Amino acid sequence: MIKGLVFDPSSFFSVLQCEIDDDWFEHYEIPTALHSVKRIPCGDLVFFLDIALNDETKPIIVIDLTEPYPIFRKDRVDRYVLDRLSTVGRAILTNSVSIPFNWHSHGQGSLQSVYAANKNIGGGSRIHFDSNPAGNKDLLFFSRVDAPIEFSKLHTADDVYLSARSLLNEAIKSPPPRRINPANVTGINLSRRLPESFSRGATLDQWYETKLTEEQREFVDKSYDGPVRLRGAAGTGKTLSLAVKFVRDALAFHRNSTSRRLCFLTHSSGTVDQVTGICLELDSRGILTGQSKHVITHIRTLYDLAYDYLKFDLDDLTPLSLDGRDGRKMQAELISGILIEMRSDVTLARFRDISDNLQASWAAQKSSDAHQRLVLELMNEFASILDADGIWAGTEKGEKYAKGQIGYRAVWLMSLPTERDRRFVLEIHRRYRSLLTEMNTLSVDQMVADFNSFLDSNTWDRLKSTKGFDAIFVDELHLFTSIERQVLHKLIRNTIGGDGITTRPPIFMAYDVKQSPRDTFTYVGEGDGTLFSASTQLQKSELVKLSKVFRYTPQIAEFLYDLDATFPAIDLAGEWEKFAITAEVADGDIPSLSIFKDEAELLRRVFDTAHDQARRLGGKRVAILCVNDQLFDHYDNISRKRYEGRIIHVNSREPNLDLRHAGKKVIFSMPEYVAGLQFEVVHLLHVDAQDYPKELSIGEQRRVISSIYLGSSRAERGLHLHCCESRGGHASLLNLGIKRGSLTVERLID
Ligand SMILES: Nc1ncnc2c1ncn2[C@@H]1O[C@H](COP(=O)(O)OP(=O)(O)OP(=O)(O)O)[C@@H](O)[C@H]1O
Repeated sequence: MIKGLVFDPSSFFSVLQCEIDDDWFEHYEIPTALHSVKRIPCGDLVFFLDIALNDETKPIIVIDLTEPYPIFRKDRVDRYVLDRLSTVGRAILTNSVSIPFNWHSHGQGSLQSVYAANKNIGGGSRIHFDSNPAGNKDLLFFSRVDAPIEFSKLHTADDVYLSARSLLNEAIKSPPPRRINPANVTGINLSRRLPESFSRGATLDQWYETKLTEEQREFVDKSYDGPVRLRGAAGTGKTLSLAVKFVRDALAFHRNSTSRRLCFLTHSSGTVDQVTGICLELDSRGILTGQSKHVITHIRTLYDLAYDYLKFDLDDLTPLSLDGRDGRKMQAELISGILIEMRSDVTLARFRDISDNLQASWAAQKSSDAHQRLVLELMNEFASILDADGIWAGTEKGEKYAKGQIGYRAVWLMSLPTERDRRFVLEIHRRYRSLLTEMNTLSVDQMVADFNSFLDSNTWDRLKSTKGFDAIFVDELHLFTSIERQVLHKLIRNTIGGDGITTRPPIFMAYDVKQSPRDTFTYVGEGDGTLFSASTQLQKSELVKLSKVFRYTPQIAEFLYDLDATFPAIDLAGEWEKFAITAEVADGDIPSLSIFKDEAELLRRVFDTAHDQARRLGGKRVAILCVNDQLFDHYDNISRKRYEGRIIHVNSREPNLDLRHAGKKVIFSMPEYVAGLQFEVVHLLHVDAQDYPKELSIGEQRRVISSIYLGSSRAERGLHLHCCESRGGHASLLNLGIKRGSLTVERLID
């Protein structure tokens, strides 16, 4: 019986980076193709060591498998536990990530425990680890228990740990075993975690020397003397270029023994996963896993960083992600409730003179479209303007906002022409904030606002030299709110050059403003709606534009071109550009539009078809994305029952490890939650006429088209749009594509 697994950090990360199935937990074999790792059974233990390892003072990671509480139990939770071990390992050994707050970490001295998996999978079970076993800088995982347990009652795995330490030297000296037949190895697949199309098996040098386009290379070669923007339509290789630059620069600093701290920030944990996968594959020296003395790299979300530095006391507070579908549903309920409550008290009289349009929407029935649209507009105004800029009733900024003195307000934002209108919005916002306070809830936007103040504090001034970064890489900048963009330059630690002059921050950022389903890229204030206010220190940064697309077929590009023409023209100081790209991918089918009789028919046919496709194409390759909030919730509920176990539901940008274990399942989500990801086939649901009435404002139009553009551009080869006759047939914004033949129509009414 195997009592424990022992790794050195490099082999730990190499093995855990592979796609691992349930079978692996039978024998813990590794495939021969994992050249750098040797597997040595020694006593009751199995060692996984880097073949180059020759120093027994290096840290080790030990996983205890002894009864009664082994870490792995050969059940369906094992794979999820393994993912958590990987994150804990990175947090403890490389400090490049932090343990997510929803894992509810508890600690006492060097002992800590976290949930073993998310609630659905792991119930309340927890795993424990010791980051200083027997006083050494090693990491010992032990005791997976079904419910929280007092640390004093824990069965610690000292004997397994001590025997791992004493056998280490013998294992290091053992020659790698004879090659085993690869067919005997089950349960482990190299590099499958990454969608194949991402890596295409190329090394860093191959990417740089032969594959990158001239434009991409120009970006990768940029020096660190100021901010640089990388702009390009969906699928032009922005993420990839950032990743290549990140790893290439890290390697160069390492080779020159230059001490550097580099940070890659993304908007969602899903993309952190993806970017980590790409970077690990490009990183031949293990710099990302803490093997360099000189270069430290972090790949994180901004929230993760904020949480790490601020160390909120989460026992008293529930962090609420207003970006997750649940959070947004709750927010919509709260705002809707406030609007109704305000009609029944003195507020009605106070705001009787607001603009007619606003008055009419406020007076509309709760179930009406007008009411729902007002709620959505208010949510957008809160997220993009009020919370994002710290504008609150009763403050100086709030007064300026009310009086319209904040200066420029982009036309695509909610129309609030009079002071009464703006005071009305401030009042709803005030009530909304006090409801959140009563509920002891902290929104993600509030957390970032606190983080922004923290970065202005004296504490940060002192911490900056050790905790700050030398350069920041930002992906999906268009999803960052204005306050998040202001935070970026404050994270840079060294802002004074050798000659005593303030230097410009080396921040490398990629974006495509058309992919923002909310107006987060907006800010009110000076200028004409550029992406950067003066306080970001990112104005007038250098620009590299990408013009070739590598994700999707020329046919999908053609459809996106027609869709792009329907965007209302908005002025964004040159950032809003016509979609003009060439596709570098082989031909495929023309995207299709299917029109069903009603929702029931659509749901049944699309889910069945997608399910068949996923079975044929395999893991993570097929996604159903719904552009309508309400119908998404509705289908989400139905499909959880009807297609139980066959669908991965992604309804927030929070970590979703399920995505890694997609197997042959279909992904069901909304476009904004899969921003940055890609699938072979995408089904886009409900591009219905009913949701795109003529009276939509410019802002509303822009947001819905962005959502369709974002969803459609996730597809690599197959794109299928769906709508239903009972909701008015297809939206008119598809007419251009239909007329020009970039979208073929199939009528499926029985
Ligand atoms: N020069 C290139 N040669 C071949 N493939 C490439 C090249 N550049 C990018 N790709 C591939 O194109 C796909 C899309 O790249 P990536 O996700 O980086 O685009 P993006 O611009 O970040 O897209 P989005 O804005 O939609 O997130 C990936 O599969 C990537 O591997």
